[in-house]
Amino acid sequence: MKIASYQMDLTPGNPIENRRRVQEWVETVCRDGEVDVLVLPEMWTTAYTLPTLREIVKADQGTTEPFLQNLAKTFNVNLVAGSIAVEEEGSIYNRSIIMNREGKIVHTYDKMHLVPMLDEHIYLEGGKSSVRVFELDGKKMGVIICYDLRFPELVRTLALEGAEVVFVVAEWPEARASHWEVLQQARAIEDQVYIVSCNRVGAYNGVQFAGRSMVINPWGDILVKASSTEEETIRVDLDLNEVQRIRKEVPVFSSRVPKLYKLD
Ligand SMILES: O=C(O)CCC(=O)C(=O)O
Repeated sequence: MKIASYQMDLTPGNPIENRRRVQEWVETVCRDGEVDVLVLPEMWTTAYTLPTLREIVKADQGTTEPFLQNLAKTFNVNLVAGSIAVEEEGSIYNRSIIMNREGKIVHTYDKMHLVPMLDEHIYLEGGKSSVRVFELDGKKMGVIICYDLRFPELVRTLALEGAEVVFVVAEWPEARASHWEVLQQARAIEDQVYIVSCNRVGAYNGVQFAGRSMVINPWGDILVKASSTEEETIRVDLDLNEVQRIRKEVPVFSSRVPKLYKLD
């Protein structure tokens, strides 16, 4: 499965400009070689312009989905289209959109964990549904958004549902870059899945973002890591047979004793 992930900088509060840049990137990446899945970062149309997000979303609502549909169909490519802010019944959600080659939305996920460090609860509503797997080209996968990475239950849920690849779309800050790296490796090792992440670079509102988008194999090895500051495209060809091979070698899933786990 050939994947390209776009570690991009964002123009805050300017969906038109960010879409233009994504369009340009998709044209380049698809021209430069075969690709099955394209990945974008968190909140890539607006960036984290939280205080003015409602107005921006109001003016822009409904434009990104047809834009993505056109890309998916024109380039015959699946999209893990990062996440975008959407308004529903007066609330703003941070929503990940997954689209197949036919331009059909096969999955959406609203970020369930709001970030206290960013006062997200003032501006956003947390998603109400659990994570679920989706299929692209017949392969099971999952997606989580940024802060979700800190909650091991999500990737475990996805792995138990059969996900072999989990995408992490993010705007993770440089200040906690060490957590970003270690937690991704931990999720890959404990759930024996590929982790493919897409973080932004650049700075906004005094926050420097960490970049370091990665691909980690189900053994926990970092196969590719982008730089901490530059826009970059990560390209990999994943061998999904590795997932079952590693699960046989270290059979974590058959060793589980869930009835002894004291979870809520
Ligand atoms: O968990 C963190 O340290 C960063 C989370 C974050 O910035 C986000 O979810 O947007």
